[in-house]
Amino acid sequence: RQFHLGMFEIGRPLGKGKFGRVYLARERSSGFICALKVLYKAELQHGSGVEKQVRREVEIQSNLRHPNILKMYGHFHDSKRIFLILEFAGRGELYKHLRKENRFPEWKAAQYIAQMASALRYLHRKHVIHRDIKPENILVGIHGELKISDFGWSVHAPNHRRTTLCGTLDYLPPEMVRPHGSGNDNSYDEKVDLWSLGVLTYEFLVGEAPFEDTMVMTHRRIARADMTIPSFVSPEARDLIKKLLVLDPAKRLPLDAVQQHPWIIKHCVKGERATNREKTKGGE
Ligand SMILES: COc1cccc(-c2nc(Nc3cc(C)[nH]n3)cc3ccccc23)c1
Repeated sequence: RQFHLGMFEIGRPLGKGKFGRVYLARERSSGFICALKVLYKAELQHGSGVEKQVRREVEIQSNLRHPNILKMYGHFHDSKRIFLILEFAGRGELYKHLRKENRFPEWKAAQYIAQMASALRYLHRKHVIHRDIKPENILVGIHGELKISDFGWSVHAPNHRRTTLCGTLDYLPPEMVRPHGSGNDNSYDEKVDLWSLGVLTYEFLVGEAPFEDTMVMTHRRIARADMTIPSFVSPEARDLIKKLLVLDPAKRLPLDAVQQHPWIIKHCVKGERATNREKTKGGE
């Protein structure tokens, strides 16, 4: 389907991402509400990693369909700008909610992690690694559901990274922070997202990332999986974090086991106790 700017009424700016601005928009003929992400070509240095990242973001995200992955309906460009037509998530950025609440109660964190595990299972079945799972890249839908956004760093597995990383190291697994050729071919696969899921679980429950420190120390602590889990974290949640933050990618808890983990079941199997309650109440 061909899109162009005239098809849209541009609403209020929602905010600025790393490379562009995001506006609320309405498609004129249908009245459909979406979010329009505008990237200036001038800002995407030619031949740099960024241009390739945008191309990959469009190619990957356009073909994904999952309730916890932000949909990309299409894209178009004019002489100066690239426009991405994205699903509108009504409650905005997850990290703002996390900062405001400081940390999430265990039932909310468990439901969020269950949704992320479901989205990652979908991505991994399509051999897509996200590589950048962190609160800043997750939006919240109008019904409180999570939506993974920003596929700028996602790639097809397995992968050998060439573009240098910038921004926070907090979420990167050991196999991605280890220097080149240190006894490994620094290639990696989907299991990097399992590590990031562990970091996300920790950050939801504690309010800060497990290896947060100076750049040098973060590097070292990640490489040693050196973290402490505060005593207020429940034993079940602690168990899941420790089974995801494992140095050896092959030993990380796979996503189907994450979804069956006691901590997830305890908080997510909808209304199991409620239905029991119904039954006992009815049965009294
Ligand atoms: C830096 O702040 C930014 C940046 C980009 C978007 C928002 C934002 N986004 C959305 N929803 C979105 C965004 C996209 C691509 N789809 N749905 C909703 C919001 C609500 C309140 C404040 C802010 C919001 C903020």
